[in-house]
Amino acid sequence: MSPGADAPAAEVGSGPARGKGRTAPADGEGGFFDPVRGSLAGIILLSLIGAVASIVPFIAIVELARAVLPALSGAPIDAGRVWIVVAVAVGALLVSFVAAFASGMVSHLADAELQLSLRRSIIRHLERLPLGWFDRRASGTVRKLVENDVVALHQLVAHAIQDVITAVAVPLISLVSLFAVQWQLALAALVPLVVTVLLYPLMMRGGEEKYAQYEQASERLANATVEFVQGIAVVKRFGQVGRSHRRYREQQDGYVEFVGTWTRDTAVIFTIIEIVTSPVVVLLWLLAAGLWLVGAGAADPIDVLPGALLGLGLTGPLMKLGNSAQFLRNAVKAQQSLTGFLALPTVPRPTTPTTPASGSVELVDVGFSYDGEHRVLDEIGATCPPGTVTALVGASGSGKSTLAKLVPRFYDVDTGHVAIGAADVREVPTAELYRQVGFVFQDVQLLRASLRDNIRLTRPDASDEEVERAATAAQIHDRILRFERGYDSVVGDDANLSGGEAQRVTIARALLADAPVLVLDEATAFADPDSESAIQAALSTLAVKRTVLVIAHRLHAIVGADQILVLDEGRIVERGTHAELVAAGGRFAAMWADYQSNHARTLPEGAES
Ligand SMILES: Nc1ncnc2c1ncn2[C@@H]1O[C@H](COP(=O)(O)OP(=O)(O)OP(=O)(O)O)[C@@H](O)[C@H]1O
Repeated sequence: MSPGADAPAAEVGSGPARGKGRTAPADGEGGFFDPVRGSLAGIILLSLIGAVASIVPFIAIVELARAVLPALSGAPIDAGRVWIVVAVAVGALLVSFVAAFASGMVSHLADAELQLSLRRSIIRHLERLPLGWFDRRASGTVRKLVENDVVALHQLVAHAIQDVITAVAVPLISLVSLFAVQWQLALAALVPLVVTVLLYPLMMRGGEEKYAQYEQASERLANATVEFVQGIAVVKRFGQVGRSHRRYREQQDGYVEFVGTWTRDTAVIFTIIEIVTSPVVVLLWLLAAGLWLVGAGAADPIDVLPGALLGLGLTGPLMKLGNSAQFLRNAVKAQQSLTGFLALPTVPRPTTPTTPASGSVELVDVGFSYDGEHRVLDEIGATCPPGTVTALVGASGSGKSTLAKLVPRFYDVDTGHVAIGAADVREVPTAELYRQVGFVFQDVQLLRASLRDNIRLTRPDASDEEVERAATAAQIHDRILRFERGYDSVVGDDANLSGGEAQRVTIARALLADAPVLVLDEATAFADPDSESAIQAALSTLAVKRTVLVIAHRLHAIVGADQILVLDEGRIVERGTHAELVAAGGRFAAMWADYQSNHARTLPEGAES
């Protein structure tokens, strides 16, 4: 089950990084199972030893019966033979216990090691993925990989391998032994086995498809539940609880109906299999067959009871195979999605690492698309000299965020290049790039760590004074001191921040990083009015003496920008200072007129020019 390079990368999303980066080995360094290969061999060997040893006592019973029962008709007992048989049986029992214990130990240790190495591979790969990958799907996908997929492989190693070996080896050894003891009885023992083997495919008919449908139905129900719970506050406010609950109930009903139909369809066959493989039925069947054989003079009565006991080993473990099949199926799927994830292209390393010479930003004939087909940016050319402010404006979807994200290399351009201080960003080592470019986007991400560590994230060596200075400049210091534990308050535990406050923490973080280039989204989407003015003040502090590329939503905030780039459908359609663009009477002038009439009352003095 070595992972193949052709596994479906799409399962975890090849997305923006497609074809542009370095492809990691499908499974890290070597196969997933490399670190535990020796342990896996050990598990297989110990499970086989355990399976053989667990049958030996049954064979010993046959031998014992053959040695002791003739005594009933007066024959002498071969005491030596009896003792040997008993010793072998006890020894085998001990071996089977030790083998089960040892294989359990080895499999749990191997399982822990496998989980650790898989999680390490996932984390190592995450570190090397382009930032853009995290823009969308990331949290759900990573959670699924780390939780479900790793757990599926854990089940394979911790349980399924031993179960499959037991389920295959025990019936085989039992059958061979039974043939040696009494071949006609062995044939009779095959009957429940054959019935099961014939009926099982009938029960599993369309199983793959049904299972996929079942998974979809459970996923839809899980999503509907999450949606219902998460959206309850919103739907309540709009008086739509009934409708939302109805949608949730529909998914629930659909799930129950599907599971009901599937269960009904398979119930009869499942019950037959359960009956024909149940120990009591098998034992009765073999005893009846044995007595009939004795009656027909084909079997020795001494062999019937022990033979019937041996026959029990044929069907009992089979049921385990059904559970293990599910583990195997899950493991194969998990292995495919892990392989797909680990095959996602990582950020290519610079061929000739370069350090930017200054804080200028240059966009040269930049073209970019997310899907390789639809151009989101085309022929973008602009120069932002060090220490200047460049504002990006344009309608929603015109490509402002995408353009801004090319500078800190969330994505790599398709054509042209982005340079900082004359160095192509693709040639700037990642750590150096993040020293050069700070960014504050709308999707504020704070760690579940102390506020101090959250701010210090960009410069772990910063002193407490430096952290507090940055927080003061970001207008968040006073708020932090109001928390009982101040800077040691943990985000999400004892520090619950509003959206605007969280944004100011990220501004403090960017201030501390002190990068010469700053990319920021000035939107204050979730800021309350007080927070909004604080954020504006913090951003103004942040922008001083830096090259700033700002996505502007409120046009009065960029009246003083050194240049404004007006984007439309991924192209720069106008450029100039505010005064130049207003005077030109083009698209920006119209946007400005619109903006003024909508915000006439809130505009600061002097912004109406
Ligand atoms: N991660 C992504 N994957 C695929 N398409 C994307 C992604 N991000 C943005 N897009 C698409 O690219 C286009 C440009 O989006 P972008 O977010 O850059 O525009 P914008 O001008 O910043 O919009 P807004 O002002 O609404 O934030 C849009 O059509 C958008 O749907």
